[in-house]
Amino acid sequence: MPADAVGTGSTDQRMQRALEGYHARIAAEREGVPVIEGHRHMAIGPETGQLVNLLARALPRPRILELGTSFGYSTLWLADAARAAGGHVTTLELESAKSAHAEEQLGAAGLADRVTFLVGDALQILPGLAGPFDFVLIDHWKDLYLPSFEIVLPKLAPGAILAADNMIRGGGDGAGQAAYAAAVRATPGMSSVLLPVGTGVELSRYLPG
Ligand SMILES: C[S@@+](CC[C@H](N)C(=O)[O-])C[C@H]1O[C@@H](n2cnc3c(N)ncnc32)[C@H](O)[C@@H]1O
Repeated sequence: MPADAVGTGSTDQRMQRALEGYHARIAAEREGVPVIEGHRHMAIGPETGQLVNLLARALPRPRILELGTSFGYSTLWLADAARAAGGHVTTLELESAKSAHAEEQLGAAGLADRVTFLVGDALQILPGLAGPFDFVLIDHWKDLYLPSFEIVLPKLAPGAILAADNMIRGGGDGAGQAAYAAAVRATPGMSSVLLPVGTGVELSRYLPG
């Protein structure tokens, strides 16, 4: 889907410019021009970006958690929602060079104060995060979806929304995603549906009894 086929919901020009910059760099990357040698964006894309943006901005002062910052494309969509709704994003990335690039881009978009960038292994960092979280985007390595979910579940606020990416394609053999979907759907209080948006999003809402 072309990047201009979705609106952004944002009227902020720096957000628009940052988004255009990402789309240009991602297109160049496909032509063999990497931003950082050996690393790829693997970004959620404009449709899924729009989806998480509109969901997160509908929440009051959302405390947003992102697993898998990469170059910050999805972080930009989330941070724009955080600004609109008075919230904040905490984003986790294993690779420090990618996180640094993301921080630079979000700064240029005027969104630096909306994001806390954490570098390291999500499975090590997550137990130390207090939460609660109102919105979680899960988009790091697929075998980590389930163990991350198990750590995050007790930190979810009532009514929290989870969006997991690459649930239909784009993430290996699908075993990690299948294990995640099965666990989410078996969790009491969790409603969940697979959306054919982008590479597939498992969208879930947690309302414990
Ligand atoms: C699919 S990419 C994320 C794309 C990003 N959400 C976007 O849309 O722009 C997955 C990212 O997860 C990161 N990652 C992999 N294992 C991780 C871990 N254990 N903890 C934190 N991040 C991890 C990778 O380095 C990679 O940048």
